[in-house]
Amino acid sequence: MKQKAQAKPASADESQWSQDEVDALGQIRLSNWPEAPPLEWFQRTGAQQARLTLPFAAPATVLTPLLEDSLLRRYDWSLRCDIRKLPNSQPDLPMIYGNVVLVASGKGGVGKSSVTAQLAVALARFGANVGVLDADLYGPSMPTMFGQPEQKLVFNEQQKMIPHHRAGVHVSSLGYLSDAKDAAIWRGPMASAALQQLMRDTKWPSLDYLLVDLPPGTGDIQLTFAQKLPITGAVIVTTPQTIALADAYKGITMFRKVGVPITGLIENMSGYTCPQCGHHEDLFGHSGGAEAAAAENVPLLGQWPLDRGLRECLDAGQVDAILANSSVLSTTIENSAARLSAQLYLQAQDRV
Ligand SMILES: Nc1ncnc2c1ncn2[C@@H]1O[C@H](COP(=O)(O)OP(=O)(O)OP(=O)(O)O)[C@@H](O)[C@H]1O
Repeated sequence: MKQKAQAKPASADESQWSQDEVDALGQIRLSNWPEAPPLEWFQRTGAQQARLTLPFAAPATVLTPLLEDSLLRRYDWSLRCDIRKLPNSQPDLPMIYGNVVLVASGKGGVGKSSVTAQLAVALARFGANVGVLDADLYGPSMPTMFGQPEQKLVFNEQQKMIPHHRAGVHVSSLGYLSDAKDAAIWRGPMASAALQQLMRDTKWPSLDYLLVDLPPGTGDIQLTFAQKLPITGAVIVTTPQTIALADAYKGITMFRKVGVPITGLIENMSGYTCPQCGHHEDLFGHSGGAEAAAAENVPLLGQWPLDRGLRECLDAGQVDAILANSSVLSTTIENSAARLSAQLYLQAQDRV
């Protein structure tokens, strides 16, 4: 991206940067952005005020390099996220879902639903409008994680389902429909049709991001979903374990075949540190996901440890409890969400 210099002498009007400030802004590097940010992302909004406007969701900590710069820290900086709707795999369909991100795993039980829920809450905490479509028809777990397992969806007059709103996230799930128990016996085309219908027949509010928790595997259901719906990117979740990695590779290959960009990979259950004695154990191996990401040239969005608190909160329906308190795990999750949104935007630049 080109830097459009908008410099004036130091005493010029309050909407302009001085040449020294332009030079300083050119040296700034934002977390999760690989190059010098375009100058138009920085605005002066008053004598002492300045703003960073990003086209993707980000936490306030993204301002840190500006607050630490010897020249630029004289401004009172604020952050605005003006989240762009990015090109997707179905340019002919209306852009009604925001940026749709498939969360997939080749193997079951690696924490795909947990990761989806935590990323969604983190993006919502950054100020984005976020939806989750729980398409995991063999084990829809969002109703439990979001704490509303018994609450059914309400239909509006147009027979559209109104998603539940919890922890800042709009959630639709087969688990909220009364016949959800039947879902486990759906196969092939019937399952694909049901999932597409769930996505289309939910009355989503205006969304910036819609995260889709896919069923595990790389079969017809996942393929049809990727081909028929407007997808912006995909996240692969795996453990570092060899058998999970083999399936993660299959997922990467599948999405590449149908032209869905892989936005990143999350290595989950990446080691356990005993909170009592501090002993660390790599229960499922060490850094297998990170190595797979490097081998496939896929961005590594994070390595999340096994954490008893995370499991307990999700089982208890307290999906936002981990992110509500500052901890190593909450920072790890926030970093992954910030990397995901920045990476989605960066990838889309290659397609415009
Ligand atoms: N990092 C973690 N630390 C501790 N527990 C975790 C972690 N990630 C997931 N879990 C737990 O592991 C179990 C499986 O997680 P989850 O349901 O998210 O996996 P999944 O890949 O979506 O499974 P499925 O194949 O059924 O779709 C859950 O009980 C969840 O709370």
